[in-house]
Amino acid sequence: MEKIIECKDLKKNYGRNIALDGLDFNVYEDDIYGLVGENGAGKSTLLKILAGHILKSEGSCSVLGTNIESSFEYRRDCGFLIENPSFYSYLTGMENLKYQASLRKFKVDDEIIELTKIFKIDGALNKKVKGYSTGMRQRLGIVAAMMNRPKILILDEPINGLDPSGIIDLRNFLLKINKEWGTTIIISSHILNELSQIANRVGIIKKGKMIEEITLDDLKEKNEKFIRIIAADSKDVSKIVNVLEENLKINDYKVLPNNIIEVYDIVDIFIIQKSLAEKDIYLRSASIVENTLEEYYMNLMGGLK
Ligand SMILES: Nc1ncnc2c1ncn2[C@@H]1O[C@H](COP(=O)(O)OP(=O)(O)OP(=O)(O)O)[C@@H](O)[C@H]1O
Repeated sequence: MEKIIECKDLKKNYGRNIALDGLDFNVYEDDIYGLVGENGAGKSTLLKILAGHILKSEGSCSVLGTNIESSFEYRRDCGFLIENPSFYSYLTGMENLKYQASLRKFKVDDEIIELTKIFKIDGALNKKVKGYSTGMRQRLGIVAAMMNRPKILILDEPINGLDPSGIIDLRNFLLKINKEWGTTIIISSHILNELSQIANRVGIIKKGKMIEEITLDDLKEKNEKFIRIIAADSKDVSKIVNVLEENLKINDYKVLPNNIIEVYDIVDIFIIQKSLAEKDIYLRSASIVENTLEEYYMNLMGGLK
């Protein structure tokens, strides 16, 4: 798989404020790459550098084989939605689309009109943008970012302002263009579970550094299912541990605060429940837990603070 974005040791300072602190970032052709991180981690700064909105301070960055500061040509093959989409508010939605298309030397054609229908902004195309709601602007911004069938689509928090049906429309459409147009997508979000539904790779940024890049397949492997037992009473915890070890020969488990015991050995949950019931130990709950991206992220962020 070809690497189409490669940033090495990327640094960006805003005066004394360090936004990117030696960040490495790699995106491969056909990736749907999810970028996550806390407020102020540096996500928008990275995406703005890729879009050519701001310049890096140090390090190297290439997109589609071009050093991004040596030429802006690569931007023709990209679509961007970064922060609030900027439109001329006194022009209509359609006039804005036509203007943006003319800057990039193409015309608004049937395919673009179809996009406005998919993102349900077609009914407002003849209205001035100054009368649009945040969600309508966002929908128009998404259409504008996609209207040149980009090779790379970069979306910074695209679901901001979208209603639930808008989020579903976007998710389905991103999956479709990734397959059908071969568009590589980079999408930043705070909604980690949303990202885990579409991304094949996720990069976690903290304090301007990439602290982990994982594929969702890796994540599935790393985070096998486990059983979470919650004892009804703190006095039961040692009894439960005894049954796990002596009767069921389970060694891989952890006792956590709040009367929680996690069992990582592969064992049938009903056998655990039955063995405990036979010893008159009843539980508040016993459940199978599959780690989500959210849990993985919280562990990682918590662990590195
Ligand atoms: N124009 C600017 N001038 C000064 N500091 C800035 C500027 N833009 C961003 N920063 C700082 O750079 C750091 C990274 O900000 P950035 O917006 O890239 O983070 P982010 O991960 O996108 O955050 P969020 O999730 O809140 O959008 C923050 O400390 C922020 O305060």
